[in-house]
Amino acid sequence: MFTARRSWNPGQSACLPELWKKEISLDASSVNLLMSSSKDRPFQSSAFPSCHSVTSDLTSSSETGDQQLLIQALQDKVCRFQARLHSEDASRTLHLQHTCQSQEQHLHDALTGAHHQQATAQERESPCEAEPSDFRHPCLGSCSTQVPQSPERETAPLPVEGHSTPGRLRSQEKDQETLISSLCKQVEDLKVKLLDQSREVVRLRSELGATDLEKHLEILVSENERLKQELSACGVSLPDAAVSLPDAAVSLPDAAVSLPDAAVSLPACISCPHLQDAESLRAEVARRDQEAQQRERRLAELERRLQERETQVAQQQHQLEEALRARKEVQWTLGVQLKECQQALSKQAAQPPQIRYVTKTVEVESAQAKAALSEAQARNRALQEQLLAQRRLLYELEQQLQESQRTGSQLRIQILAYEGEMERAQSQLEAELQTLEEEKNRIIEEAFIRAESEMKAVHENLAGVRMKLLTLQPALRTLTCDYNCLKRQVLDFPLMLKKAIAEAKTEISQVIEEVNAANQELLRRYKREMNLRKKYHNELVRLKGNIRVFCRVRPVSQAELNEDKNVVTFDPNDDAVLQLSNKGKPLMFELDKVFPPEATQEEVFREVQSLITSCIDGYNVCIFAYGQTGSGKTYSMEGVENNPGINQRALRLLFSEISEKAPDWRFNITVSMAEIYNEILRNLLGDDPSEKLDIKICPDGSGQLYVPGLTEITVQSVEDINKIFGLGHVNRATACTNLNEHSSRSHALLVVTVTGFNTTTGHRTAGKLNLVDLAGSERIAKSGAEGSRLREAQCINKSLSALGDVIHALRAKQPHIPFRNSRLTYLLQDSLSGDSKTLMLVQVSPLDSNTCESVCSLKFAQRVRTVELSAAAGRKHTENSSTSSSPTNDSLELDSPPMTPVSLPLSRASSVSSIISMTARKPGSMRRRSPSQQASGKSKLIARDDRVVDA
Ligand SMILES: Nc1ncnc2c1ncn2[C@@H]1O[C@H](COP(=O)(O)OP(=O)(O)OP(=O)(O)O)[C@@H](O)[C@H]1O
Repeated sequence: MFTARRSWNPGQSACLPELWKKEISLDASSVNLLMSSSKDRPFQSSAFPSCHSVTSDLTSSSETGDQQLLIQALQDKVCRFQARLHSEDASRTLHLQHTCQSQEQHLHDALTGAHHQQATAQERESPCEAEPSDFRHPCLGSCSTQVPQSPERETAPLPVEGHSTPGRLRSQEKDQETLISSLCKQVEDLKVKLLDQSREVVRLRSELGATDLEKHLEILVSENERLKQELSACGVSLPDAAVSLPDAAVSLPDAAVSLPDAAVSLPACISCPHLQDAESLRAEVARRDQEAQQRERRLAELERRLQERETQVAQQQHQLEEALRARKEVQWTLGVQLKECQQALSKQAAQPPQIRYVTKTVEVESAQAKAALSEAQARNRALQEQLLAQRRLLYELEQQLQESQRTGSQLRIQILAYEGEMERAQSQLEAELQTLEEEKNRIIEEAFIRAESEMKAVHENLAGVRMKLLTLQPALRTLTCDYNCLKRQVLDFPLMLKKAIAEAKTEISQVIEEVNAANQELLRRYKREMNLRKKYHNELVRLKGNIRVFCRVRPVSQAELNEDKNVVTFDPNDDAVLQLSNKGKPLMFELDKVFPPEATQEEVFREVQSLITSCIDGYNVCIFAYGQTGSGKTYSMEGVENNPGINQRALRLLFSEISEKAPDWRFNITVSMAEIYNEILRNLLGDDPSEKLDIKICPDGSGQLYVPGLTEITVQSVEDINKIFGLGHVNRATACTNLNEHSSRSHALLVVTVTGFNTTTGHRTAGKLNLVDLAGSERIAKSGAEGSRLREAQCINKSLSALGDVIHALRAKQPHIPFRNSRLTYLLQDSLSGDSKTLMLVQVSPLDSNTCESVCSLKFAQRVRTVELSAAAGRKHTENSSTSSSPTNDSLELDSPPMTPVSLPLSRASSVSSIISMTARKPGSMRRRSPSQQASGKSKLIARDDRVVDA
């Protein structure tokens, strides 16, 4: 510090400013050293040897005491300034980055150098300190006041030293400015480095490949769009290919160049492995997209961290700039103060004579000096406190600097790690890009090869098509000619068609007329044939006899076989002859047909069925079963359940014939059942079987007969017939007390009306089939009947004889036919007259006990057989007006069937809507009633007009 150490006499020594100039050469380093040493020692300790030496010197002279005090104050001031400068330098240094550390070290070296200089100065001052001195600092009390008396040594070097101290300060200031400028330079370098880092980060970002990958994707997408446009321009309608191509095109940007040509053959590629390639490429692109997204996320994370680091660096840079600015201000202030101090020191040095005076003043005003000293000490303590605070601040700033350095090192490590990671990612990306590029090239090559092959195939196809076109051109010309010809024909076609239609219409109308004429002729012939058939059939029937008489001999039962003998024999060569032994006298009867006992129901009906056919043709037919009681009338007419008789078989035959004629004919069959008992006519199908019915003439003046209240029911099937038969039997049983007796004494009539309409000819027919189970013909004398039985027998005989009379009158062609003699003949008037057919089935018992009745019955039959009904009498045709207008009608009319006076049940038949509900009586009370009839009689029948419905 002190450049020279010496003892000097105040009286002979140089003035204080000169001394100050020579002896005191303080810089920041020396002050710092002083301040650091003063921490452990008080002001008067050995840590201030210079002060001690000065005060020692001052004690030797009273004049130099003031100067020493002044120097001490100035030194304190300088020390304070130096310490402040040092502390502020340290605080600024703490804000520097790790890059400033070397400069700090440099600064520290500089300070150390200064300290070294101060130490050298102290060594130069040490002889003065080592010499015994009487001077003592006032604060020390016992310090020596003796000042060495060697003015030569004291004054000689002082001017030199006094001039060197400001220069040293200036050099230090220059060093500091240089240091500051170097620091600024380093800061600038740091800025540049920071910019380089930013650029490096940007470059690394770009090297990470995210943007390149995006660009690559954009390129691929644009290529895809271009491919699609080219495909659409090719005009190939490829819905399926359009679905798969967009994805495939992503990885085929270069292949798209050759695809437009290959697109011609794309239809063949729709179902080829391209689809699989496209699928795999699509999956690959999706995988790449995912990887790119992951890398983008990583890149975003790195960017975020980088931004954080940049923010921290910017903050530290800002703090550094502020510290530099404050340092400059402090340096400027310090420089100003130093200048002031130098000026003051120079002024002091320039006034040497005042030293003695000051010494004196110090001696005189020792009390004031003491006060000033105490004040200086107080100020010294305050400064020490400030120094402590500054040191603490310095320590904190050093901690912050270390923390910042650690953070900076961590940041550098992280940046290095990030850089390494980015390099790895970049290398991975590059490798993947390389792989992708290779794969792309491979796919492009494959696609190119495929496209080439397909192009080749297309060219071949095209060549084939051209060849075909060349060969087809003549055919095309021919076809064009044909087309033109056809076009002309088509143009002419409407006229031709119209003409052809007109001609066809004319021809058709002619043909229709011809066909109509032919039809008319055919119809005429058909009618004629039909009439001829009817005529011949009728002629056949007539040849057989309009009144035919059959005889059927019932078999002998086992019981009768033992009791009585058989008196009836047959001619094996003639089935129309029956021989009867009457009291040993043989009688022979010749009839139309004789059925022996063994004749079946079917055989009997086979002989009858021609009459049934006549009924369908429009003739009236009467079939009578005549004979004594128990001779088998009911058996032949009704039959038994398993072996039906003529009634049911006739109706079945009617249905069969009708069904055969169904295409041309519509038939309607109605059935009525009546009973004549004691000349009383009853309706067996009505609501009230006991009601008596009358036979009346139609009020229309036609002379027809009808029976008001007689129920007429339409039947359509055999089941209907069975139901009606059951109903009739039930009603018949209801009307009497003893059915067996009653049935033997009454006539049972089944009237079947058959009306037909020929839909082709319009011909109408109406025939009536009367199936009559007559009452038993018995001799009154034999039976010995009386009372009611006598009356019954009389009625029966009367009606039977009336029947014989009617037939006889008809045979004799008498003008008066006694139809009204009995209810039976009156009722059957229409069916017996005219061209009607009558069959009398005479039932005969073969027993000897019945011989008399058998002979009577056979005589009656033989008489009836001789009757010939007039063919012309009362004959009327039933043809309608249209058929009668036929050209051949006149000739045919003679052969037409007779008019059928359908007159029987009208009033009741048309009004039958009531429900017929009858309950069967005890089956045991019904004699000769078949089980089926009894069973059917239990059912309820509902007759509504012309329908039979099972309720
Ligand atoms: N051809 C035949 N074959 C078998 N049995 C017969 C034949 N003819 C009649 N019979 C039987 O004779 C008996 C009397 O017959 P059926 O009742 O038909 O006589 P009928 O003349 O109707 O008597 P009635 O006048 O009292 O009604 C019946 O038991 C019947 O079964």
